[in-house]
Amino acid sequence: MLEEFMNKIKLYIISGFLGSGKTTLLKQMLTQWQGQKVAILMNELGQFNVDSTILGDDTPMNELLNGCICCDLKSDVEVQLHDIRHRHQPDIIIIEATGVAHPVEIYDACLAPSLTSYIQIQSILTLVDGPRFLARAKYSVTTVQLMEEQVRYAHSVMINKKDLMTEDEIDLVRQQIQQLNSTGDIYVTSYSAVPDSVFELEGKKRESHQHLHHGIQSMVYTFSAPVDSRQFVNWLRELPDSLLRIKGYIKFRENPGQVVLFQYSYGIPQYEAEDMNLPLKLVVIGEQLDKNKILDQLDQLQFS
Ligand SMILES: Nc1nc2c(ncn2[C@@H]2O[C@H](COP(=O)(O)OP(=O)(O)OP(=O)(O)O)[C@@H](O)[C@H]2O)c(=O)[nH]1
Repeated sequence: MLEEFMNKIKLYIISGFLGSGKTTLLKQMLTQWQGQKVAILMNELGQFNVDSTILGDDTPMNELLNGCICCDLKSDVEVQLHDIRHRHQPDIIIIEATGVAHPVEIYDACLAPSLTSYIQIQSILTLVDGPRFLARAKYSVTTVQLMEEQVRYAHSVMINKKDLMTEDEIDLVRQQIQQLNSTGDIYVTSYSAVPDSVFELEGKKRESHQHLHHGIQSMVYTFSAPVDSRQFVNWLRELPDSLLRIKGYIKFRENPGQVVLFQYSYGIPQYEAEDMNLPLKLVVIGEQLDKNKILDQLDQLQFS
């Protein structure tokens, strides 16, 4: 059974390297969505969140301080998102990640099986500091890779700090972004000022997601009964590289009373016995997911 999204909280992830204009974009989103109930989850590497003072007290804000949600604070994201949902019942949640966060890891952190019935990830918006991106060769290989992956996995890329670039530089950075991400929407901005229509468009496009095949995507499958473990392993063996992560709860026919926490990352599966009787949901994350094919394959596992 494929879990669809209706009346869920819309989640936007703002990604982008240090100082690229993420908070500046966040402020714009809050202005744009004044009529809606918006809550923020802010992640800072340090102990103090400077941006909370910039944003004021009007919007509910949870904070994840002193670490990065894509690694050491990953499991806290689930707790914080549940907390925001219970305390504020927002229409929209915006996550501002740290500048060093990897977008796939944040996406993954927001897709805990316990959240997928309530929250729908709408979009990863990546801010690029145009001049810094052009000069990225001066950084370490790891930093360059991170900057490029933030672009690669975005649904929309804002090439920011247009005011600090010549027309030729803007063309060059646009070409480089297009090479990294040929399907995402690209905007060239000053002070993260995207046209108002972008936010409406984002929502509409995600809702008609069947027509949208770009960027990182997810699907949730719910099993109604245990599956055959050998068939499951055979299914894993055939998965394409574009499938980035799977996680969730499953039962196998050999031991049908035991719930198993299953995680699959970089092609490596992990199985762990789970004490609680949790719903048997699998979250699948990948690029250009062929959802119908995966749905058929999981149905086959389930019903064969
Ligand atoms: N010249 C120029 N400055 C900008 C632009 N956009 C943002 N800034 C400035 O760049 C600095 C960083 O902007 P932020 O919005 O705080 O960036 P951030 O990505 O949230 O930064 P961190 O949270 O530190 O990673 C601020 O001083 C902004 O005023 C722009 O388009 N042009």
